[in-house]
Amino acid sequence: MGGDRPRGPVDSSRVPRYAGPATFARLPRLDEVGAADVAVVGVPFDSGVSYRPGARFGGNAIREASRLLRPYNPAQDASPFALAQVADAGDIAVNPFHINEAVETIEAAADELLGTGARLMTLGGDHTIALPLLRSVAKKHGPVALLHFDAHLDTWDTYFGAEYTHGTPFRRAVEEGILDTSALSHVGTRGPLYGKQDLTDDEKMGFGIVTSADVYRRGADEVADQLRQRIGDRPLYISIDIDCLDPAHAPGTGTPEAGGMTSRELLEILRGLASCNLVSADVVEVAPAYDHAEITSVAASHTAYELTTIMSRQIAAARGVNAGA
Ligand SMILES: N=C(N)NCCCC(=O)O
Ligand SMILES: [Zn+2]
Ligand SMILES: [Zn+2]
Repeated sequence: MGGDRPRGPVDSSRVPRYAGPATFARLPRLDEVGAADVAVVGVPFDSGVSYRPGARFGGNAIREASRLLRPYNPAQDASPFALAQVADAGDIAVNPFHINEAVETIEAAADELLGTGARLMTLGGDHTIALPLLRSVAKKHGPVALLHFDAHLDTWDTYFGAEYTHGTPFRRAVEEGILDTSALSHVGTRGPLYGKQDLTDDEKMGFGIVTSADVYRRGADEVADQLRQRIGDRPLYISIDIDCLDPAHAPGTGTPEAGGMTSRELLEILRGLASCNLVSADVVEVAPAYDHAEITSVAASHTAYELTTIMSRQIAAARGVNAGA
């Protein structure tokens, strides 16, 4: 930052990529570089789940799986870690026994990082964490456009009377007025619901739905074009529940649903959104205990790589640096 060249990842041709502690993409820690344009941060929290637990371990599993990422991203013709300082900010220490306190802690930690001027790339945790992250982003940017990749709507009201769960963050966010309701989309939606009313309620909140079957039928490029038009130049938050992918592409998750997108479709849609004003993003619901051969965490690490590339290119473009560096 500040005129200096960004410090990039450890050189895997000199230090074996499987050696040493895992940071995202082998990038420096935030405390090693002082400040970052994109802060990658883990949120080890899964006390909001309705089925299988384990997403508290997602962030570190994604970091481990990200050891194989290389510094040049040909799909976006960019070297994301040379264009901007991306650094691993470690984990937010959240209370696993008290959801309301955890939500407050996440919001405060996000406020602090966003306050330094960084954009956030959050790894791990269950979907509950999207609410405090959106609260924090909206304090900075006003109500944001939301692109939500998920098998589920996550606009349900309560579970067991609880307001903050992984099935309810986006209803809370709409109620709180922190989303721009003219640009809300779910992508990858599928699977059984509690009733038709789930869809009616969701539509009333302003969401449009691109089901996983729509992605299959229409193709990633057309879907990305349509989403880009809906989003325009609004500040955009992308929330990716890894269960948007088919269980074949992401078995390591808590509430798997058959008939999902491929990892290729997800990555291609994201690349098609490279011109959007992406202010922060999360990748949630990676539960490594159900994973095999790192299938899920590799998919999640590549997903976070595309998202950080989008952010880095935009930061560089705003500084007048050619993105194809
Ligand atoms: N956000 C995720 N992954 N799942 C929500 C599922 C809510 C339910 O059990 O009905
Ligand atoms: Zn889900
Ligand atoms: Zn979800």
